[in-house]
Amino acid sequence: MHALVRRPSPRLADGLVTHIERSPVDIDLAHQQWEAYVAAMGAAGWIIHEVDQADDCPDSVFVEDTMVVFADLAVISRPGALERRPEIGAAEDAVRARGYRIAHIEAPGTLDGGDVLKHENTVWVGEGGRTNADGIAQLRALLAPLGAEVVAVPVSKVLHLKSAVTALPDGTVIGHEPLVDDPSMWGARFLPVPEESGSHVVVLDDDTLLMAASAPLSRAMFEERGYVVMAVDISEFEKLEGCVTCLSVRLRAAQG
Ligand SMILES: NC(=O)NCCC[C@H](N)C(=O)O
Repeated sequence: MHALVRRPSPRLADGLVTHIERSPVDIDLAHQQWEAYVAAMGAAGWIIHEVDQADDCPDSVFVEDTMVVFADLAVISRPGALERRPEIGAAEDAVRARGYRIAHIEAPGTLDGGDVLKHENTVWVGEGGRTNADGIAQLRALLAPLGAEVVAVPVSKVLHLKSAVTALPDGTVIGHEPLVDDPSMWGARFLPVPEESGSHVVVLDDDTLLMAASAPLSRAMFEERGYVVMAVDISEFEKLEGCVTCLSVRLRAAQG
């Protein structure tokens, strides 16, 4: 189990905010929180690889947005925000070095990795502020030969699809209903959670979840279902609309 992460830029505080009010970021605290996040993944058995730091890219710590990994293929994204396009080069180098085949989303397509939720062979992709229909069509064509079914999902209330919903290891899709455009598209597998950040889990293994400390009620729900939950404080990244998923790319086949 290998994962990519990217150390925060010194300009982190200048990161983009779209759906929330800007509030001041404590850069020292952000570094501490990032170290704790990486340590938590390491403690769960993940081998961590750092993408080269990008000092001039405030949002580069949100490395999930730079690619979509499925089976042996890494699809390098074309970020919907122009400011984030310079992030992808070093991320591509890092995933290529791990032995992945590489493909790219090309203009006029846009796609952010944070809009892509995978569970087994289903790949839901949020169409909204960052990812467009052309980007989704390109991803569908790239992943179809690998057996993936790409399903487009509307996203209008939050930044990315995975700001609204993620999936538990058993395929239950979790989301905070006021922020999910259409919970009915997941039918009975949709489970409402009481907190916005309770919608965001990183699946560390079949039994273990990593989530934000800011969602204790949702955490209790997952523990009730038998999951072991590791919680980390990511307050400084939440101020920039980041969540636990966006701070890493897990390199393994078709999960999460
Ligand atoms: N996958 C994610 O949830 N990424 C968070 C990106 C936050 C960053 N401030 C942005 O607006 O692009």
